[in-house]
Amino acid sequence: MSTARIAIAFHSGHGHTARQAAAVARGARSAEGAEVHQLDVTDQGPDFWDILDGADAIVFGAPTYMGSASAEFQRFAEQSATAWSTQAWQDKFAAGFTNSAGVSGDKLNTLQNFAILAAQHGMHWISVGLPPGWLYSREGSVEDLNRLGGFLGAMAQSPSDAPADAAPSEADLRTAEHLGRRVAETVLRSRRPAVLVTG
Ligand SMILES: Cc1cc2nc3c(=O)[nH]c(=O)nc-3n(C[C@H](O)[C@H](O)[C@H](O)COP(=O)(O)O)c2cc1C
Repeated sequence: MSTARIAIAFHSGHGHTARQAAAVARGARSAEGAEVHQLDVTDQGPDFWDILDGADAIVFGAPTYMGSASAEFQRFAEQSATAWSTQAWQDKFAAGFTNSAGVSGDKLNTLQNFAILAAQHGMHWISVGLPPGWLYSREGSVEDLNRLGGFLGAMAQSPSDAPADAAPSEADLRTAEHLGRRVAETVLRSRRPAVLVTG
């Protein structure tokens, strides 16, 4: 059976985005054949870069701070210039997630940071693949998958005064799980031999 090696490279200042990262990992693990590594970019063990270089997909995650990916994540992005110099991540899959206090909070900019980082490395970006929920329709509910309506990556919202064990919401965590599973399934599908149909 083929294996999908998924690395989740994330930062979380106060634990909220770490919960989103754990949800991405749960979703990825739910795909048969997935091997998942959660890597805190501020706690780089000896095999940190080897795991990233050996992954089939890297999912980037960070809180949105001042309208952009957190400085700690950005530091990791700059460190990845070493991998860039040998094109070590070329043709891997990539995806991203972010969490912030505002419903918008300029989260889209953070996801764009991630997509550009992936493009600089020559990676293939995987979108959320879900329709927008909640206020997109009068029938919507705050419990909807993709309630924040992101297409580029998984979005989550945590009230600025809520502890990390109370936020992000279950709906946002399920959205993150969906993204993790979609990434693993995309890697596994890419391994299947093409079927040649002849007339
Ligand atoms: C320095 C700083 C800047 C922030 N900037 C934003 C922002 O631009 N937009 C927003 O919606 N929330 C912003 N927030 C709120 C955080 O995104 C929010 O508290 C998030 O849940 C933090 O995630 P973490 O616990 O993983 O660090 C900011 C928080 C901090 C500490």
